[in-house]
Amino acid sequence: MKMSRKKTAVIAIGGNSLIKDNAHQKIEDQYQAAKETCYHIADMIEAGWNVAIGHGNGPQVGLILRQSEVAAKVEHLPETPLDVCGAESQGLIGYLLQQNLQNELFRRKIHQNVATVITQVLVDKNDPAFQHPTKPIGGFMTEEEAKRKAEELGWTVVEDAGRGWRRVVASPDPKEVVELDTIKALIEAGVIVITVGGGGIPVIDKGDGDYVGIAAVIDKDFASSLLAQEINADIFIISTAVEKVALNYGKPNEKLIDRMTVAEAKQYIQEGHFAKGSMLPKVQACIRYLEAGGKEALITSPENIGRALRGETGTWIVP
Ligand SMILES: Nc1ncnc2c1ncn2[C@@H]1O[C@H](COP(=O)(O)OP(=O)(O)O)[C@@H](O)[C@H]1O
Ligand SMILES: NC(=O)OP(=O)(O)O
Repeated sequence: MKMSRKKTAVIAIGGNSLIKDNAHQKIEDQYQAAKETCYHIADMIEAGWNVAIGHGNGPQVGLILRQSEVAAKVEHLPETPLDVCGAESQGLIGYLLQQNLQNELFRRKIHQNVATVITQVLVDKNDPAFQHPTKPIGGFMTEEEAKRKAEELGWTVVEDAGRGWRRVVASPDPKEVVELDTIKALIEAGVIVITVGGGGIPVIDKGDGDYVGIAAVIDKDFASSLLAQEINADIFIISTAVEKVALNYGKPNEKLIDRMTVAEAKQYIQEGHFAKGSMLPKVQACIRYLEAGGKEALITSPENIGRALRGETGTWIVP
């Protein structure tokens, strides 16, 4: 399908950049974080980019699920299944991003429409990921609290990249963006689309052609990469908390990476430089995009996107 002549970027925003820590889970904090991110995305739009926005939902979907579980326990209210929690998180985060981006564009006198698409993403019901939960959701816990929750509530918990312990759920690989044609049509019409939120709501094909939701949380970097591949995006950007990806991250011999090829990235993965569940899927998502014909991928923090696009910073990954 022919897309509009402006260059198109798919940008994936980290769930952890929208709820920074346990102390910032309130809606006003989430609103403020969304506002800051939208300011930087508006810079890109002002610079002439067509933008499709994917976002994470780990902290948010875990919070929504826990609210439902506690409400069920205390008030005997019906529990919300995880796929529906994912849909709720798309609505919540989509609303915060959509409103803030509209406000920012209005302030800059840019007349462009913004729309959030509730997006389903097809996964394989036999994906082995269903047997091995890996996607961290919700807030951070101490090791003691996490182990208690595992014992009392049957949670699977892991230590999350040196930041504390978290509950984990299954994270199957995204196979197909169900609403792809709608998303393409909106981009073609010049609409800024917020989509594949939380990696998309995971659905499986029941076998009779019907889709049905399944309890999981898809990795938003992989889902956003799939979207970037499907719409032939000119660039795939992952916006996260760090300005650059590092070798020997957090160690005295840490070295920031300005640019790496796919071959180099694969070598660094083998050498164990990128933490599982945080930086590793981001680098892998960039590799998938580039191996499918993408031109360039960028990993940087929201406030550095503008500078990075001018070639001044960020980690660039190229074929
Ligand atoms: N090699 C690395 N280079 C840079 N950051 C790394 C590396 N390995 C792990 N990280 C961590 O990964 C984090 C990004 O992952 P995460 O917080 O899960 O992303 P998201 O923004 O999608 O929520 C960084 O903020 C950093 O703490
Ligand atoms: N769904 C997802 O990948 O969320 P995070 O970015 O919060 O991990």
